[in-house]
Amino acid sequence: MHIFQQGVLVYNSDLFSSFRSQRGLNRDPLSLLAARREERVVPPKGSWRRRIRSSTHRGGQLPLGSLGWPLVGETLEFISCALSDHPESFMDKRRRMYGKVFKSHILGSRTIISTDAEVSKFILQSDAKVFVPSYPGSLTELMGKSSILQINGSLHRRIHGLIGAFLKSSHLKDQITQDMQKYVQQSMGRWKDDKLIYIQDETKNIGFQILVKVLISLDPGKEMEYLRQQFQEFIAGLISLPINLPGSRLHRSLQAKKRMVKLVQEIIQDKRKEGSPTVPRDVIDVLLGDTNDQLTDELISDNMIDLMIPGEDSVPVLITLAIKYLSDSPLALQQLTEENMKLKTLKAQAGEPLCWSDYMSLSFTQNVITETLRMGNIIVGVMRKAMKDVEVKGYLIPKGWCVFTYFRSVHLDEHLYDWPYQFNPWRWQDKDPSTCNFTPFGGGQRLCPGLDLARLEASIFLHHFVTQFRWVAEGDSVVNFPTVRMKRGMPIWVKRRSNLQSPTSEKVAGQQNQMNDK
Ligand code: HEM
Repeated sequence: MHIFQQGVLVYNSDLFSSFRSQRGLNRDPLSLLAARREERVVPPKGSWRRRIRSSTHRGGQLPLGSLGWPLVGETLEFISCALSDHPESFMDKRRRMYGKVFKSHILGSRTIISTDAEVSKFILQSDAKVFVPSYPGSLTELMGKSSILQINGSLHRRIHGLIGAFLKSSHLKDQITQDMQKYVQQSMGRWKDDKLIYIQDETKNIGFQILVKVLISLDPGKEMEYLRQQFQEFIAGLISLPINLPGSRLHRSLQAKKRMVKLVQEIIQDKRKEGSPTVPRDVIDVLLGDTNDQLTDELISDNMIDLMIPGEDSVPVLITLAIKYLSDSPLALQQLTEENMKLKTLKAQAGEPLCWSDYMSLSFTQNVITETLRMGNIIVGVMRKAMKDVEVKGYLIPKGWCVFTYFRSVHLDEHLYDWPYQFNPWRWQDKDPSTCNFTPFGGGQRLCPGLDLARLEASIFLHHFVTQFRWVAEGDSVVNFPTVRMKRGMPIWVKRRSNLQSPTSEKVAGQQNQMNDK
């Protein structure tokens, strides 16, 4: 019954749109196309979710768009835009011509690209009967079949649930905050006045130490260095030709993974001998503690390596971008510094160490992180493959096609965010970032389980950085493809603050940073 009613709705709005199109014959063809698409898909408020159904029912058309050239499709234009300062220009052009959802052929697959927050939300929230993750061939091969990034159904839900609950737990945050502070202080302790520091390298180093501590409780030392080397070799093949022959890039990466898995399996065996602790210390403990014996040593060790893929680079890039944006925005830097100085003084007066909730309670600092996530688009979007014909908001997504939910276009949409290319942390004051217009961590069943950890790590780094140093940034620019990073690694000249510096002098320092930067 519902389906029938929804069908009528779609059908009627189609009639309406063709009526409008006929009346608008004098309008230019591009705006007509876009208008037609927009009119046809406007749903009554709150009802879009129910309008999804199999295409065997009437309604639901393949989105407009072009599949480009044979074989390569539109990949060359997609990549050339991705390499430019405005990667979203590929999408912008097509949004103007076809509407927010359109078809294309990129990276070897026929793909429906969604820059519509509601359509993307639906896709993210669907289960594996409808959409499954889709990665390039080399990545699929390197991750293995039992990776959390690839598995589906009940096993995925269980592993995701276990890891997510642990990473969010206040027990882990208490414990890891101390490690984070230690690693950050050790790193900053090596910085010398008037010396060039590459923020991207520093944060990568700290980020890896934290990740390995959370996953397998390994402390800095020889084993960690070995793991770091192997991991670098491993990720070098993530985007490579899917050819596994001796000497090939993929083969070398698979060999590196084997060596890492061996090390992790030894750790697992030691832990099995010790017996499980009352409170888990790391992700291995969490998975070993699961009562279901489906979780084999092989599955656990493989997943420890696979968990490093989304965790390793993303937080360092988040911190690096925050420092880039703050270097260009003296008022935001001033307010952030004042907020953090105040906390530091309060805690020092009370003779208390800082705990994770102190860092997370800094509202302006959190707004700076949120705004960095919005502008930086560290994960530009996610890819899924349709397991059956699906219709959403009047669009048909055919079985076997890929879907690319492109967050960047939503995060930089001027209808959703005023002056979207301006770094403006104040826009988040009294605003809830958990809307479908803001999805830096994805959503639904695959919502990033590391999101709290990422925010905490960034908050701790920023706190120690702005309360201990002033800096002058050298010129650098953001590269967006194949991953987001700073071209030169964000070089800055640092100067240690004297303890006597007042918040007012921070203002001057901030403005100096800005002036020097220009
Ligand atoms: C700024 C930092 C981060 C960003 C922007 C980010 C973003 C994302 C996004 C968008 C997804 C969804 C992928 C999808 O739907 O296919 C995701 C998934 C995931 N993230 Fe993160 N992430 C960050 C940090 C981390 C960290 C620190 C960890 C680990 C400790 C982590 C572990 C994961 C895992 C395991 C998944 C896969 C979940 C699943 O498929 O069930 N992430 N992340």
